[in-house]
Amino acid sequence: MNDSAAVNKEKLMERTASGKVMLACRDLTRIYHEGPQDVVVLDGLSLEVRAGERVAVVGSSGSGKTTLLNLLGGLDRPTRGEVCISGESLLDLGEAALGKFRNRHIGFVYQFHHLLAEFTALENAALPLIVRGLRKKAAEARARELLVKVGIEHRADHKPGELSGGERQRVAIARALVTDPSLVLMDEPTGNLDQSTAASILALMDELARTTECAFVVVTHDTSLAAHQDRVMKLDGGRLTEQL
Ligand SMILES: Nc1ncnc2c1ncn2[C@@H]1O[C@H](COP(=O)(O)OP(=O)(O)OP(=O)(O)O)[C@@H](O)[C@H]1O
Repeated sequence: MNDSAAVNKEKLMERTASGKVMLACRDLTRIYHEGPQDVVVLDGLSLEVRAGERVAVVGSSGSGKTTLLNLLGGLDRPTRGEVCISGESLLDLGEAALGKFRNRHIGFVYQFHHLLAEFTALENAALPLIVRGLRKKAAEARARELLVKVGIEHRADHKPGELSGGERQRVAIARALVTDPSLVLMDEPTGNLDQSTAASILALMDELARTTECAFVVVTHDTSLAAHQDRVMKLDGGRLTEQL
């Protein structure tokens, strides 16, 4: 790392350690080398998200939204650039430390929920707390509260295979929120939900942003979901621009 990159990283770590800025990334670049041609998906992108702020990321199919979420959550590493969350540079962390960091600070809602088929909805929602070392009873009590909030408590004892797409989505949202994360990354969180369930998820996000200062980065094609966030950023040509 050259001197100016090191200074840049120190600054980002300081900014996100203050508690006001939850997430900061600079010069984020991701080039895929897998095919016959290099594909530059993100090209020097920067973003800051404050505590309690909700940011929508929109963009055409293939513009790199999922790639961006994966980098912000430390599920993938950038070709170049920095991602800092809560005073920590994700690129400094090895796999085990990164896993711990994610469990402590970040909630994920993926497009394909990744629920464990052999576990019930309640057990799935409680899993991040079990991983953190909480006893089953305490973890499940907290998970049940979240299932109530997302309106799926009546299916607590059902396994994912016995749930509809929208019901699985809600379990995934409960699982993402169960650890009281400081940052939640969502990929099309309301994609499978009817209007009234989607509205209740939006209300829950509002409540959390207000009461816990949790920050959200929400990737979506849903214009009403995007309009509901504090800021809408469009991903195009590998960079973000604010939509006014
Ligand atoms: N592992 C990979 N190897 C090579 N190219 C990839 C890889 N993953 C993604 N891409 C390419 O990167 C680009 C961005 O993909 P990404 O999934 O981030 O887009 P997206 O905006 O989330 O799309 P969608 O809205 O359709 O989900 C696409 O052109 C895709 O083909």
